[in-house]
Amino acid sequence: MTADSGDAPTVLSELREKAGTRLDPVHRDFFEGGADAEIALAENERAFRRLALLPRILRGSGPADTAVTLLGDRAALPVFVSPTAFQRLAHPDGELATARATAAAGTVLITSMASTTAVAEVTAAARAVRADAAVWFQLYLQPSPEVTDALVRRAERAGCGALVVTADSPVFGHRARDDRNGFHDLPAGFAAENMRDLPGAPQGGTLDIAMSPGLSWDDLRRLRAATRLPIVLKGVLHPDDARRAADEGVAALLVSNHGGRQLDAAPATVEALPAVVAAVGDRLPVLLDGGVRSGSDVVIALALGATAVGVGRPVLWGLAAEGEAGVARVLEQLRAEVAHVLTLCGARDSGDLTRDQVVVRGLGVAEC
Ligand SMILES: Cc1cc2nc3c(=O)[nH]c(=O)nc-3n(C[C@H](O)[C@H](O)[C@H](O)COP(=O)(O)O)c2cc1C
Ligand SMILES: CCCCCCC(=O)C(=O)O
Repeated sequence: MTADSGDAPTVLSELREKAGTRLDPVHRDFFEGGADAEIALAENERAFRRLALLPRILRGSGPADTAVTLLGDRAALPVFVSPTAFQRLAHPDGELATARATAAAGTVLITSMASTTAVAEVTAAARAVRADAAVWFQLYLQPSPEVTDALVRRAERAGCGALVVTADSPVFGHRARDDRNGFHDLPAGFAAENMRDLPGAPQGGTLDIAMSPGLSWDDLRRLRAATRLPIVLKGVLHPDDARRAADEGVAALLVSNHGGRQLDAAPATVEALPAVVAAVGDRLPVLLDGGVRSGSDVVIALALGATAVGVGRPVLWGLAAEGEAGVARVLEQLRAEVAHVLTLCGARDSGDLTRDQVVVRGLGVAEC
């Protein structure tokens, strides 16, 4: 036994291991991998481990309440599902399994534009479980406004409650594992289903997802004018961009480095969070994803001012290991851990947490 390792197995790490035995190694690399030297990927997790929670005592807080409200949607836990592409490569039920498990857990699903199941099927699967299940649509703004508009109409018709615009991908990140494996396209029998029958797509086929360094705030403004759906901006790390986004009328921000898959020199998201919260936390909800692997990670982010946090890979581990039941296990484990950690911190809910409760390990109790 190594009392000081901090690497004792957890439900999530066991699901990760099981997923590793079930996945095609090429697809496992796609799901697990990051950009370049995978520094940002590793740092997202490590940065949480460098932080500690200072509990408060004797507050009579009673049982924890993990529920939060996200853009008017009630989430039973302050953890949502971040968008991840190509889920049918993880499990035959793919996005449908994730949608059912997320709806059953009572939280928000952000479904990827690059999903292997059409968004209307994803929302239908979620709503079959819970009539008011919240599904938001992740969107890469396309260089062609007609294509973007068609995707937006598709998400609106499917009943999505928000558009999550990913802004950290002016170009696709360099993924060394995928390069080594020659993995650059979906295998035969799978398609990015939301890209079917769009303007310019081949008859009955799909359009490639484009990433464009030409996109600007003008494109975001154009999108806002073209939809009534609230817009969440994903991939915000700089406080000035956070202020600009708030000025542009964005409904929420998602502090994210794309799970370390885009700019490898990007900071760990929990390290970027405090400056973004300081810049705009009094104006709009600030969300975070990247490296969240435990209830303690969630509570640290909440104490630093996040309204809720997203998980990407943990959901893929659950999905690949055990399908819908595995995703359900991941979300239930995180809910239970958040409740437990809140209670241990003397907090009934996230509103009871304060920033001074997060300290840097090894520096005494100086605030981070
Ligand atoms: C396999 C994989 C696919 C992803 N696909 C998308 C995507 O289609 N759109 C997007 O905005 N982000 C995508 N992301 C990034 C996630 O939304 C999220 O930011 C990231 O996974 C969070 O980090 P975590 O995996 O450490 O929880 C993807 C991440 C992974 C691992
Ligand atoms: C050009 C293909 C787009 C797939 C996007 C998936 C994604 O965001 C990822 O990180 O992978």
